[in-house]
Amino acid sequence: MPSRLSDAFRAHPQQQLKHPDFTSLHELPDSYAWNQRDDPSPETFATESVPLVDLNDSNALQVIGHACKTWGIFQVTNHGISTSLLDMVEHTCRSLFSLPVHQKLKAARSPDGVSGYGFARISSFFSKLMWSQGFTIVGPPDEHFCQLWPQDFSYHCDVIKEYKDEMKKLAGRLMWLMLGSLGIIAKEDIKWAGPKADFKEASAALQLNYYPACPDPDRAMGLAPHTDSTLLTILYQNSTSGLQVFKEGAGWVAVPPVPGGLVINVGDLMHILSNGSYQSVLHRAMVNRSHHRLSSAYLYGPPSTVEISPHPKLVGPTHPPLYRPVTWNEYLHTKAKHFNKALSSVRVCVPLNGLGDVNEQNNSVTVG
Ligand SMILES: C=C1C[C@]23C[C@H]1CC[C@H]2[C@@]12CCC[C@@](C)(C(=O)O1)[C@H]2[C@@H]3C(=O)O
Ligand SMILES: O=C(O)CCC(=O)C(=O)O
Ligand SMILES: [Fe+2]
Repeated sequence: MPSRLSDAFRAHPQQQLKHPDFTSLHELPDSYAWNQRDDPSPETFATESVPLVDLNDSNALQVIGHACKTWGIFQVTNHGISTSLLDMVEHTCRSLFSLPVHQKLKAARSPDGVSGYGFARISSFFSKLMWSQGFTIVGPPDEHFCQLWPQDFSYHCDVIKEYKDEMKKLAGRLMWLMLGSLGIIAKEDIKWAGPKADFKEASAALQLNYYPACPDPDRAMGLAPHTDSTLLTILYQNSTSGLQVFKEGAGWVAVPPVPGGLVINVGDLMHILSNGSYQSVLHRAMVNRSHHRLSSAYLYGPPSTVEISPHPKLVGPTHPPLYRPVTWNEYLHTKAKHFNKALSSVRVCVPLNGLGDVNEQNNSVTVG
């Protein structure tokens, strides 16, 4: 069993797709045309909106707990990440994705690797291509960045390193808020949080996403519906909207950018840890006719070999554990193989009523 996050995909190499130059496409090629006719626009139908939490508020813990149970997503303000750092990350993203394709391909992700430029891992589960480009960073970005920017790579490396450090601190804080709401409050409750309870050994990946302006946005898909395999994800989206989440009873709901705000997703591992109490949220990114969109997702999980299982405090005679223990690496393997069936494949018993996995309802097509 591999021991580092960067080894997670050795056994499941990604199929190689041709990298388009989006700037030269003035019509949507058929390979990018998704069938969304059954899919009403969220602006027209949604009556609910994703909860917004001020982290300085005294009731933040309760609001977060409720949001995780009912939505699996919330936005936060007063999170302590400075606007200037977010601007710098946005600038690095913009600078990266505006490089010519041949330059970006110098930092291409290898088929069995995790870091670098390329299509989202989930691309192979869909018969149509996504209108986006991605850059995944696991570990130090230096090796790839010096290929991209031979001159000023150290500036961009510093920005990403600082961002990852800040995100790690915020993720640790959010972990205790999310767990606290479930009654998991003592540092002994989560041994892998370490002696200082600061989740020092946690692993993470940074996913930079770029969604170019699209000539036919209603038929295109920026990033197909998926849940993140993480404990939690911290998403920064620039001022262009595009993120949507699926909520039972409400359908697809837009998550509008909040100035200076960050979006927090519950991931599959948190769903497991909470014994099904918190929902991992099904989400997707749509594209826009006139605006480019940028986002950066900090995908946060346990040290890659730590087993995550339903927390003992949430398990009892009337609440049997719903999932078997699984490491993040093992789960990433499972996800690379089974995609939206990954959660049910680690489930130990299927209750007769309730707790269906919302992420099994998306319209993915398995190819190959
Ligand atoms: C640590 C992670 C988490 C990954 C895989 C690996 C690196 C890149 C992440 C994403 C980012 C884009 C959506 C997703 C679904 C994808 O295709 O790649 C994510 C996936 C997951 O959450 O499963
Ligand atoms: O761009 C977005 O809004 C979503 C990105 C995302 O879901 C991801 O990177 O996992
Ligand atoms: Fe995601």
